[in-house]
Amino acid sequence: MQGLLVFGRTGQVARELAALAPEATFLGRDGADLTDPAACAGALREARPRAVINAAAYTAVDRAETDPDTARLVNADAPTAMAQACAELGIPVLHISTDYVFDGSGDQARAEDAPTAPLGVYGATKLAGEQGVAAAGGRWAVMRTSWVFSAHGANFVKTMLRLGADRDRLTVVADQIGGPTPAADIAAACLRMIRLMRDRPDTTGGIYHFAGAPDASWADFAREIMAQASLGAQVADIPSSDYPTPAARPLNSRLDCGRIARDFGIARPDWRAGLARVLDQLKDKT
Ligand SMILES: NC(=O)C1=CN([C@@H]2O[C@H](COP(=O)(O)OP(=O)(O)OC[C@H]3O[C@@H](n4cnc5c(N)ncnc54)[C@H](OP(=O)(O)O)[C@@H]3O)[C@@H](O)[C@H]2O)C=CC1
Ligand SMILES: Cc1cn([C@H]2C[C@H](O)[C@@H](COP(=O)(O)OP(=O)(O)O[C@H]3O[C@@H](C)C(=O)[C@@H](O)[C@H]3O)O2)c(=O)[nH]c1=O
Ligand SMILES: [Mg+2]
Repeated sequence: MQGLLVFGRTGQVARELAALAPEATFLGRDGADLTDPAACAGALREARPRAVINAAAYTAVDRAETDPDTARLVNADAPTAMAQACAELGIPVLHISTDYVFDGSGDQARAEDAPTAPLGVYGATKLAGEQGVAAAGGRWAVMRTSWVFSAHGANFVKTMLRLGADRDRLTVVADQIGGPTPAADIAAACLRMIRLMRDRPDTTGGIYHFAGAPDASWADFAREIMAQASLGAQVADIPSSDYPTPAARPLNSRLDCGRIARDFGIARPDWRAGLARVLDQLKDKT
């Protein structure tokens, strides 16, 4: 896509964006450090883009608890500065956010306007980023997604493949339910949205939920990984209380993805098919 500027280059979603839209400009840490929001806005103005996607974030959920200042700069202040620069230039911005803006109560899928109540620093700073982007006064969309995986970077699939190769038995939380989402499908959905926003100024914006289907527990996800990768490790269900972490995770991460289907014709992808493609890619790598 011509005139597209992406913040992020090495992340899971950024790499899939690069695969689908190699002609776009990608800014890594060297081109725009998100701990310096003014520098991000400056780099954006200099690039003279026609549209912007922010795919960079501080995603280390537990580390954020003891590094909240950095997490806030990267997840809240930098996206806010980007959106303000986009508003000045009159160009649309698409920002990516997370299911961790919710507290995970109940057992129903949440719509975009459901009350937010993050449980930790990562979620709180991502929520502040959404609010800054929305308040910047330009044309914007926020895609909230969940449980991202790909052949690149650090993610649950790669962790499980590593552990599954070493052990006969894995214990994985079974009371957190959400939608695992292939990064490639996020990238495709983002490109579809930002292209429409660029070409049709009357395109609706706002917050959109996008997650893979069907909803599953992390333990279910792990079992599917073991099955598809032909690893023999047994996956035993445990409650979250048996897997203590510095940051609490939401138990109910189900996202109602109806709005993105209605406005953009984007359906929830089946994550099991996405997993098969990721395992193929990982095989080719070795
Ligand atoms: N991963 C997940 O499970 C989920 C992610 N999301 C959201 O999706 C989006 C994309 O996530 P994903 O692709 O998984 O992220 P990754 O963790 O794979 O990548 C994060 C990217 O952000 C970059 N980054 C971090 N800090 C800085 C900084 N100070 N300056 C410049 N770049 C920086 C990283 O660069 P470097 O490699 O140099 O560190 C990396 O390219 C994010 O907004 C995230 O919050 C939402 C739900 C789930
Ligand atoms: C490695 C391991 C993890 N777990 C649990 C911990 C956690 O609840 C769950 C997933 O582990 P992770 O470390 O991938 O979780 P986490 O890094 O919190 O994943 C989150 O990242 C951020 C960026 C998001 O935005 C979220 O949507 C979500 O994907 O599995 C086990 O139960 N057993 C294990 O052996
Ligand atoms: Mg993680």
